[in-house]
Amino acid sequence: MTHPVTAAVYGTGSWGTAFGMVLADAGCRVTLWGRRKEIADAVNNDRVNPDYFPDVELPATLRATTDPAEAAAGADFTVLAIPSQTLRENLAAWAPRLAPDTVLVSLMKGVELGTAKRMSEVIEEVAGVSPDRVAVVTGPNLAREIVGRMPAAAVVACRDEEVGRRLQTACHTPYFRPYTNTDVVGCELGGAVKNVIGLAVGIADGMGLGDNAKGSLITRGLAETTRLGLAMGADPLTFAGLAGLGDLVATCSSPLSRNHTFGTNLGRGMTLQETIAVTKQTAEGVKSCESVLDLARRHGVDMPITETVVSIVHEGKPPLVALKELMSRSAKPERH
Ligand SMILES: NC(=O)c1ccc[n+]([C@@H]2O[C@H](COP(=O)([O-])OP(=O)(O)OC[C@H]3O[C@@H](n4cnc5c(N)ncnc54)[C@H](O)[C@@H]3O)[C@@H](O)[C@H]2O)c1
Ligand SMILES: O=P(O)(O)OC[C@H](O)CO
Repeated sequence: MTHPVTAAVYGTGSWGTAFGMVLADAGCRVTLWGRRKEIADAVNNDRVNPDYFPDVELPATLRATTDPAEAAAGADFTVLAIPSQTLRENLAAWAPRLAPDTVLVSLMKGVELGTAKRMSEVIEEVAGVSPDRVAVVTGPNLAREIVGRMPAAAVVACRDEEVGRRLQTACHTPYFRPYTNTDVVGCELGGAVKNVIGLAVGIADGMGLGDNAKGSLITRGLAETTRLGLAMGADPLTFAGLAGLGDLVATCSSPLSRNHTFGTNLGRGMTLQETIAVTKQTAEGVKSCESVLDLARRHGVDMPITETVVSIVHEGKPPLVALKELMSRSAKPERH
């Protein structure tokens, strides 16, 4: 690959901006695409994203545009950082202009409603590319900490090891340490399901259930994630890594997590509508809890915590009633 490496990042929200900064700090030439001209202008003229990180000076090698074709031109990596449920429609519009041979990179942690497809599957289908040209970046990566250049590790998952290594190099900085992994299914499931477990832990925190409840939900949440992963052909060890346990711990312990905060507000007694109204950014688990449950049912896998989250978030079940039901299920061995 000739240098400098060029990247197009679609999405000027929290993670698109933060990961664009990582790529720029790693030496890439980066163009962000966003819908709003005032944000693109502020990035280009003032080196700031006023809506998401008004206090962060962005690198000069990070530019922005509202023209998807301009962003796409010559990109070695085409990075997608928009809400999961909007991917199919957006990518269909962008696909004809993507640079030939570009590697498509998903930063998204969700599962598509209706189809129960992972984001890399949607990308392969809509862009018509081989799985070898699709990668995923995931792990414990709260955007607010990353733009502060606070240290974090991540996983770059790609079926093609060489492509994974190229992306790993393209986003490796003194504060961002990516590891490669070829288990794309496991890495994507880890990212999507941790948002659902993050909601559950947030609800428990909001109800004041204590740290034993948190430890129990994290551990049993990881158990149900792993069960689903095994049924889908993932490597169970992936869930003990950054994409599984690492992200779960960061999300379930941080007030910076939108999913955790969303759950906390519900647990404190806010209604769903009130909680949505105070949530300014994407909390993927709110929609993906339904598609994860759909995926589990398609694979015949029991996911009681996910089921409980769906019942509270989408069926209006009071958290205390849901808690009693979760705790009084029939007793069983820890591993089965
Ligand atoms: N923020 C984080 O810390 C973080 C870290 C890792 C992964 N992620 C994942 O990255 C993805 C994006 O999340 P985010 O945090 O950047 O969300 P965000 O809400 O901060 O930003 C989303 C961006 O997408 C744009 N957008 C919204 N609807 C759109 C549509 N219909 N069409 C085109 N653009 C649209 C918004 O304007 C915004 O620029 C999610 O899947 C999330 O789980 C986020
Ligand atoms: O703010 P959340 O809950 O979307 O979590 C952000 C990242 O996924 C943490 O790794």
